[in-house]
Amino acid sequence: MLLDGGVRRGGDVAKALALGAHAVMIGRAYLWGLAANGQAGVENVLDILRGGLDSAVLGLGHAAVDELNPDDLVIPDGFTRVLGTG
Ligand SMILES: Cc1cc2nc3c(=O)[nH]c(=O)nc-3n(C[C@H](O)[C@H](O)[C@H](O)COP(=O)(O)O)c2cc1C
Repeated sequence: MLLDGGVRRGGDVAKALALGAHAVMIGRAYLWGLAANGQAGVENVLDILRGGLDSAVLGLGHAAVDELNPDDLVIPDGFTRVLGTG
């Protein structure tokens, strides 16, 4: 299962993985890096996303990304968690 759309920071990646996504896709984030500084800009964006993901994983008390799980998230009242399949 992939999540696409609205991934702007590493915490967004962490939330998607905690909800069961196998991976996320990015569109605008890498394009902004590309426009700003070519390949190095794209690599910088990926480094920033990875750093934010690592911080989220460690901040939640996990040792690795695959330990993220739905209990890491607070789902506000009125919101329903919808998980796809496949
Ligand atoms: C400039 C640009 C071109 C895109 N071209 C395509 C495309 O050809 N086919 C497609 O399925 N999605 C395309 N998308 C959509 C992205 O794959 C992605 O679904 C969308 O940008 C949402 O992710 P984001 O919030 O990370 O930008 C494009 C997005 C952008 C910004």
